[in-house]
Amino acid sequence: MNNLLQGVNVYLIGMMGVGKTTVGRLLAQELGYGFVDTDDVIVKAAGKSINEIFDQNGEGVFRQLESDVLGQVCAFTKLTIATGGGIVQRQENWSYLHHGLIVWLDVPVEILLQRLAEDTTRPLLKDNDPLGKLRSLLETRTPFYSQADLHITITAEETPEQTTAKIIAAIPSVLKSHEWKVTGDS
Ligand SMILES: Nc1ncnc2c1ncn2[C@@H]1O[C@H](COP(=O)(O)OP(=O)(O)OP(=O)(O)O)[C@@H](O)[C@H]1O
Ligand SMILES: O=C(O)C1=C[C@@H](O)[C@@H](O)[C@H](O)C1
Ligand SMILES: [Mg+2]
Repeated sequence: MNNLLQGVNVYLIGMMGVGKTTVGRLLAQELGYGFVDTDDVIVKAAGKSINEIFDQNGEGVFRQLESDVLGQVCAFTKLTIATGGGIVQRQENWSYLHHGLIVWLDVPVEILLQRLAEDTTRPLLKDNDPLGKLRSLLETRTPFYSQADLHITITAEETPEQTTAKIIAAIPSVLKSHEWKVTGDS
């Protein structure tokens, strides 16, 4: 698989809680790739949590940091990159994402809510109606997520390991048709 990808980066996109960070780590191991999480890089660079950035600086500042980080990581190869859920909403980010293979992880919002029920680290979920908020974010973002090269739907019972295996099995189907033409043969 690593040979097939020839170092092309893999970007995981999708809603908060779909498992981009969890699956991204596993996928990187399987591919023999490095792993980068744009949220983690932002937190380390800013020296504060995502909640603190949203509260003290505003979402706009977070989104600019996100674009800056993405612009920097896309200069590297052999990376699996877990992105933030809202990265797809800025047009300029797509010019970076399209350097690599883009995988949309898609989980029903009811499952996302269960997974994140006890989690207070997602500022956009601090809402009186978190399920409604997830639905509305998904509606806004679906046209963007749909631009991914691969759409991986994940069921409630599926483990991160199974999702990782599904992605690896699906990658060859997109490589030959993609502009990197990494396979070289017919
Ligand atoms: N397949 C799975 N089954 C059950 N729980 C999962 C699965 N994948 C991830 N989780 C759990 O769901 C939560 C969110 O996962 P994770 O942080 O990987 O999502 P994310 O897509 O990176 O979210 P964000 O966009 O907010 O960074 C974590 O507690 C994780 O352990
Ligand atoms: O869906 C979103 O907009 C977000 C998802 C997380 O990954 C973080 O990037 C942040 O909490 C915002
Ligand atoms: Mg994450």
